[in-house]
Amino acid sequence: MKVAIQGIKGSFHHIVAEEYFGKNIDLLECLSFTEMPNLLIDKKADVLIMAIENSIAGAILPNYALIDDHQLTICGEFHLAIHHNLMGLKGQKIEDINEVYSHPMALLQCHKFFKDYPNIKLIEDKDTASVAKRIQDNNLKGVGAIASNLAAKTYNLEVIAPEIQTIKENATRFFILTNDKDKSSVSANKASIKFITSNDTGSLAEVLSILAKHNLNLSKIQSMPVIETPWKYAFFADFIFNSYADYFNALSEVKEKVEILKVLGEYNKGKR
Ligand SMILES: O=C(O)C(=O)C[C@]1(C(=O)O)C=C[C@@H](O)C=C1
Repeated sequence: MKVAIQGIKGSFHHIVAEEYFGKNIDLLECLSFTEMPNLLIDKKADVLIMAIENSIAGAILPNYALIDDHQLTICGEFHLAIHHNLMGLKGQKIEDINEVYSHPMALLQCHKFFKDYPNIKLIEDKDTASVAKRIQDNNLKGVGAIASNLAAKTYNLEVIAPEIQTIKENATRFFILTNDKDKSSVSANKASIKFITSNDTGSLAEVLSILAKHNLNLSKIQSMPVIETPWKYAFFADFIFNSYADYFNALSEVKEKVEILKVLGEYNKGKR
């Protein structure tokens, strides 16, 4: 199984890859989300793991567009508790650190901690673990990384401050993606769709009431601009259902009410 992740070994995507697929996988490390879809298209990867939202920092909006534009299929989801640590070379103290590099989503999740250290410069980087690796490879004194315990262990760094995320219960939701249209799970109890309504009064409310009428439990709705038409929006909705028939009937009714309907995936809801 060739599994592509954003980041390198020790990143949070790596942790998800091993928890979801086990340790016996062929890991493909990517340093940006944008390069990931082509790995599926060129058949270099069987699946992608892609973060989609975090409980503190919110949705990673460009990833919705990547999934939609490349016709990827969501075949699973995973919720990971995210524990961020400030780390550096062995022996370094917080007073020694002048610069901290990390993934932009990780920096957003730890802003509060750094309010007490105004002299530390926060700088965006490709991913959490690659900073940890760079500090070790180049023996960088005065530089810190925000990353997982696994990254500290993998790159032999010392944790200077543990659990520095703004809220203790911090979690990120990841999608498992393929480009296989038939990858929907027969036992699916969750689905993700995209739809565009007309701009008439009540058109969104009408769609939502169809979902409710068929016992679908909406877990997330996200609006995204339709970039070809300024001020027009598409909606990306996730919902949970107990009966596939309910889901099927709801979708048939929604189809009659919207301009565009696309199923992004049917899968098993991840444990929280
Ligand atoms: O840099 C990493 O370690 C990642 O796996 C990326 C990422 C993200 O994209 O949100 C994953 C989980 C955390 O929310 C912080 C960063």
